Amino acid sequence: MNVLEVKGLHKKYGSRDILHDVNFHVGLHEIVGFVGPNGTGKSTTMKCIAGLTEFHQGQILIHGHDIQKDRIAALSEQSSFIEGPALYPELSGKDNIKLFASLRGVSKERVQEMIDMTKLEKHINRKVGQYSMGMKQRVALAIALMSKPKLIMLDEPTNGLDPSGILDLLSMVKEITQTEEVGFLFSCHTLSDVEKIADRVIFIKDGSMVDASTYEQSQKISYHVKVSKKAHEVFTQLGLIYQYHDLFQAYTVEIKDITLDTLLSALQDAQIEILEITKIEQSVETMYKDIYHEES
Ligand SMILES: Nc1ncnc2c1ncn2[C@@H]1O[C@H](COP(=O)(O)OP(=O)(O)OP(=O)(O)O)[C@@H](O)[C@H]1O
Repeated sequence: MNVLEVKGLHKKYGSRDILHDVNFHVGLHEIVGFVGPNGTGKSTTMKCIAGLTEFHQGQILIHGHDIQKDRIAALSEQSSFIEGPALYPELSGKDNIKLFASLRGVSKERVQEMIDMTKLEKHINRKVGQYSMGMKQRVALAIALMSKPKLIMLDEPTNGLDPSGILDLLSMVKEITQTEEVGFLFSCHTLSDVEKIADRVIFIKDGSMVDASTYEQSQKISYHVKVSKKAHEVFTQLGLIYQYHDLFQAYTVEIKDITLDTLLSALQDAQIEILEITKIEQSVETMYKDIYHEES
């Protein structure tokens, strides 16, 4: 079962349409990166899912519970930190965690398990006000996880972290996704961070989802093709953009208007044997630039 399903979500602030027809899902043990420029509606979508703001149309199911029909059951299956972790700076890391644990009826054993999992033991008795941003994020993660939610949402979790803090947090999220019964939705502006951990990336543009699969199909796809002899003529006749790499005796070919089958049979007709063919995956950054027509 998916831990989150968002179907046809519409949201207005006043008379202004902010989200129109937002659709996506997050699976169990899956990390979904939520990407889009400032103001496209990522935080608003997350706030709708976290029950922090109303929406006007659509359906949100958290681990199968409808947030409108079965609000308490749905919201108790999720945990989120949107716009930074809200912690008590005068309390120690441990007291912050214990405070939330007592409010949620979480056992001492689970509290200790969370401290171990987020590698906080060494600093746990220091005041949170003296923590680095990375340590605050880890406390927030421990709090988010303690009641065993099926869905965790992180809004810009790497903001304000130094490179090693980012790597620590990302590897922790990756590990947690494998060991706990949970799925993550996280928004992030740093595309290289998204690429490091996301199993899947979803794009939002002007309050609507970009259908990445349709988008990919409509775009050029590049293949790495190793052939038995030079095939410049075949590629030129088909009007393809190609590059020959002497070192590998192979081509990079972009295909847009013709199908791969057309290319393969043209090579066959020219009695050129295909020794190897692999699709070159588009990076998140390339897709981002193509979708938003701007620098990432
Ligand atoms: N409380 C509010 N009242 C009115 N408009 C709002 C409110 N919150 C957000 N908006 C507007 O909704 C749009 C989407 O904002 P949102 O914060 O969801 O974008 P975002 O993609 O998360 O951007 P960022 O990456 O900057 O956080 C923006 O135009 C914003 O100005």
